[in-house]
Amino acid sequence: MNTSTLPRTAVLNREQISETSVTNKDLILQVKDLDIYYGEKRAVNTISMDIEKNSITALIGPSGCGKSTFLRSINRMNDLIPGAKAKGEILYEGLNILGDNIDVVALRKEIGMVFQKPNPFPKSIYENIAHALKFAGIKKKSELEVLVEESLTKAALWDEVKDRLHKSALSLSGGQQQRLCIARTIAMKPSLMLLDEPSSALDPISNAKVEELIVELKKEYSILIVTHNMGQASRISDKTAFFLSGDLIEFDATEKIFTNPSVKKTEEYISGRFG
Ligand SMILES: Nc1ncnc2c1ncn2[C@@H]1O[C@H](COP(=O)(O)OP(=O)(O)OP(=O)(O)O)[C@@H](O)[C@H]1O
Repeated sequence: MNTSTLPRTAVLNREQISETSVTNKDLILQVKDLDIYYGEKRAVNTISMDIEKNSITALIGPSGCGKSTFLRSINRMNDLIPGAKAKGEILYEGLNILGDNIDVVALRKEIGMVFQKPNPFPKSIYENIAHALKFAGIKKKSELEVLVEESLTKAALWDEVKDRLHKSALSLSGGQQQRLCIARTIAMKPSLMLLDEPSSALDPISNAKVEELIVELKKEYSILIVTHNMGQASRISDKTAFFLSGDLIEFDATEKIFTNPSVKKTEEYISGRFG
């Protein structure tokens, strides 16, 4: 379907979920034998992992190991890269989102993404959130106002911006801009949030606020976060996945990974011996 003809309130068609594909209702994602290629080069090598609902999963590993490539495959952002292709299955609540008939606009509403560098639109704080809601078909001013406030509150930003909603989003600090981007994602009512180094460009105080927010968001959403910050992974995540050269080397409870990893390479990486 051409995106311009999509109904504004696009939702994923769950009729494509086969009875056998949902094996565990506690899982938001089941990744099965996933390979990701850029042209002939394989960047992610046959990985499988299950992601639980209402959990935070940290993806760690040295630069170029495939963390972001994997993260971007989950809401089909790699479709935008010429030559990128994925093989295997990513079951999102049982639906294989790598299938041909997936409405990627609807998918990206349910699986939202926040990037390393805050990227608010050059519009007002209010419009940054209202714009996406209007695009999703919500037109009534009173309804928009409620949803904007709700999203900003959930992103722990409302108190800081409620008196300047119509000022430019670009007048906010980096940390506030990042929380605005998180609020914009929340407004779409996602089930899963993909965070690609969301606080690496922030000062320590803003970083702490974003970390606090991520832990709070876990009550409502499942979160996958790429981070180079071992302290951050150990502070906020429930599970940690260690990637190396496109392979998933170890995936386990964060406490286990950071105190008693099963694989020597994991131990060497988290203790800073390479990467
Ligand atoms: N658009 C692209 N085209 C071709 N190759 C790419 C592209 N993006 C990433 N790659 C390659 O895929 C591999 C994995 O890259 P990726 O960005 O996923 O790693 P990463 O672990 O997220 O790294 P970093 O921590 O530096 O962000 C690397 O070898 C990289 O050069």
